[in-house]
Amino acid sequence: METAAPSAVIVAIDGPSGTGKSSTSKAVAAKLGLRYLDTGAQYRAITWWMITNGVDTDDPQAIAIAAGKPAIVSGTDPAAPTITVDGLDAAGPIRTQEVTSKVSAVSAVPEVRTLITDLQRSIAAEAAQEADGIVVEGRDIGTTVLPDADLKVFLTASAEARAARRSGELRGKEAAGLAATKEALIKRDAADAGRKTSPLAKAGDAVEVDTTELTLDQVIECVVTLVEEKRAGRK
Ligand SMILES: Nc1ncnc2c1ncn2[C@@H]1O[C@H](COP(=O)(O)OP(=O)(O)O)[C@@H](O)[C@H]1O
Ligand SMILES: Nc1ccn([C@H]2C[C@H](O)[C@@H](COP(=O)(O)OP(=O)(O)O)O2)c(=O)n1
Repeated sequence: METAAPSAVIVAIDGPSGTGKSSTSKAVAAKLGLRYLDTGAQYRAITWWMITNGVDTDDPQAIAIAAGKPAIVSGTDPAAPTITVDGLDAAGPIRTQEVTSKVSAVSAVPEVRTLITDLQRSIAAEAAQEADGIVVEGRDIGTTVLPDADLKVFLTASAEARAARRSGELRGKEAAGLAATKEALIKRDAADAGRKTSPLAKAGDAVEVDTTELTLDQVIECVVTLVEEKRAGRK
């Protein structure tokens, strides 16, 4: 059996929506020469496929039956991450309000989680073999997907800060008011944390970082330091 590269490092970053997981993970991976995987994009991609293929997203059985059909491929270069479904570029369509409103229901279906979790583990294993490691961000990475990760970080922030960040992003596109954004975000977090299979949760051995009062650069610096400390401790 092949073993992982001796210096390979696996970093799990979890937390609710708008805490800075994607921006932080991408930047940390780029700075440290690691690969990057956005697992939320994978759940969004399968949700988009269900919608475009006429699967009722309120019917868990129909979702379970269809779950194995789409081929989801993630490109893990932090400078240019990609996501395709059956060979089609899905980066744009997975960010619509429609997908956002349905992704929690689709990602709660156990068959979907099993398939996507297997995919995530194989991407992480490949990064440990062929590269210096990977930063994987999501909701259940430290608890379920990669429980043996070298470093686990759980990002948090107040609902107000998260809503302000999100509505800043939406401005000019699908302009949603701050209150509506906050309400939708709290609802999605509750669904993600309340589902039976592999809910959004902090692993017991995760380092919690409250980003409410921190700039993005400060959060990136904090996580880079944590990774470097882990690496130094292993030498
Ligand atoms: N510490 C921070 N301070 C201010 N804005 C931030 C911070 N972290 C992230 N952001 C911004 O908030 C938005 C959501 O961040 P993102 O990384 O997509 O969060 P998540 O992946 O947790 O949903 C982005 O526009 C990002 O630039
Ligand atoms: N590891 C993961 C990652 C995301 N999900 C689900 C739950 C989330 O609401 C959706 C979308 O995740 P994504 O990280 O894209 O969400 P935001 O960037 O916070 O808007 O996917 C999950 O169930 N498990």
